[in-house]
Amino acid sequence: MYRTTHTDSRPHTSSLGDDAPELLGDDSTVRTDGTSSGDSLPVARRTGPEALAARPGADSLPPNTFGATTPPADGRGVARAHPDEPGELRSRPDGIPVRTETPGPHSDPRTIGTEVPPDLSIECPLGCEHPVPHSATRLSPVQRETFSDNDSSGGDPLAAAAGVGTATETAQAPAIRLRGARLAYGTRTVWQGLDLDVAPGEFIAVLGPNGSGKTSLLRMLLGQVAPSAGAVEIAGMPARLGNPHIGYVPQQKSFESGVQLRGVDLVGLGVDGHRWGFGLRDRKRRRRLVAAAVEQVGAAHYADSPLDAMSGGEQQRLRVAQALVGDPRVLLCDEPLLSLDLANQRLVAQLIDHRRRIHGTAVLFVTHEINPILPLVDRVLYLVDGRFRIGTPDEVMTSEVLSELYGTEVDVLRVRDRLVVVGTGDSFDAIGGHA
Ligand SMILES: Nc1ncnc2c1ncn2[C@@H]1O[C@H](COP(=O)(O)OP(=O)(O)OP(=O)(O)O)[C@@H](O)[C@H]1O
Repeated sequence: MYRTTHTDSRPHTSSLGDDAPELLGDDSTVRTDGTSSGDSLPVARRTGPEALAARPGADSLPPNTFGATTPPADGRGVARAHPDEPGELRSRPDGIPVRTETPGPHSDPRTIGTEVPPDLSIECPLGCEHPVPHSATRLSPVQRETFSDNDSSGGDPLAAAAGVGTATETAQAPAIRLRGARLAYGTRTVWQGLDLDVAPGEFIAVLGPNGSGKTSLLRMLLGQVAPSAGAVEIAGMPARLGNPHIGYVPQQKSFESGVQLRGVDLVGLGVDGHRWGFGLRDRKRRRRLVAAAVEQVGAAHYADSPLDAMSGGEQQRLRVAQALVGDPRVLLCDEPLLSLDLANQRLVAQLIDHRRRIHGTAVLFVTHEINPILPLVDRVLYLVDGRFRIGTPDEVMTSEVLSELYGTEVDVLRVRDRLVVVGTGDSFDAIGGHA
């Protein structure tokens, strides 16, 4: 008898250990040719820029909460200087906005007097109105595609204008890079031989049953767990504790009663990061950033309350604000939608999606429920009992692949825009969502 599987039960199969055959080798890691596996999932998926631009279902999401607008057809946006930046944006005779020569604290000296790219009407999620993305080296695939009309240097005019190298160089520098990574606790290997490159702006869903090592992967990237073998780099450096370029949304745990922390204090920790002692100017900036981040997650009306007086969903929105407020290059999310109602799930997913689109922040999103984020996902990393598979949802979320990973028969069905995973035993996890 078939049944929908969204229980938390663990697979019956045991860990394969060091000598386990790799179900998947290097060739399973990154397919960028845009082909679909041609199996039961009818929607063809593409990777890379096309995937972000033409993602099925993405249009069905409501307008984002930041009021991002589409650049005008002539490719020119409305230039607005950042309030902190004394340098002004002016039009050249040909109508192209340029910066004047006075740099501000936000400005990149390489962009002064240079052409400003055409997405200027897109607002920063943190409330500032950067005339360029926070870092020219962090263009998402969407941004690279947006700017490609003005291409004068290898497909990435912004990078060229900023003097930071060609699009090929910047686009190919991965936000996360694992080579032959192995996770073991004591003598027990959880997974091994993991190769993964995550591009700036890419959205990767990490799926798998309980105990398959999803959270541990995030902990490895955070520097909390050392790889037992292989190399792990994130945001351009080996994984280590205290990397300021990482935003982290931890697994939901309610704050204990008696925690004397307000919502704004929690978000403020994301700004403070690794610095101590603030001047007046920093304090003002901190206040502004915190207020903007709180506003963006729709928490302004309750963020001054103590955390222990908030619902789980209210707390979770503030955790997302805390993760984003530090302007991360990589966002690691551990089941961030847990305990949120549908409206809040959508809000949080949009916040994260907007972040990666506008700022090129790479996203690794651990979840048991792919459906709420299915339209946003570029690739899936699916871990099961020491085995794994990486590819687009169409490549991985198939009856064949999941049956192979789980070592038993699994059916993957598409019901409207949702995936439903149906199995024949108890050894499955919540992966397909509720039909
Ligand atoms: N510090 C530790 N010491 C020893 N074993 C650990 C440690 N942390 C995790 N494990 C084990 O490693 C395995 C992977 O744990 P992990 O939390 O990464 O799995 P997960 O896929 O995130 O699970 P879940 O879906 O339940 O959150 C589990 O069997 C867990 O018991």
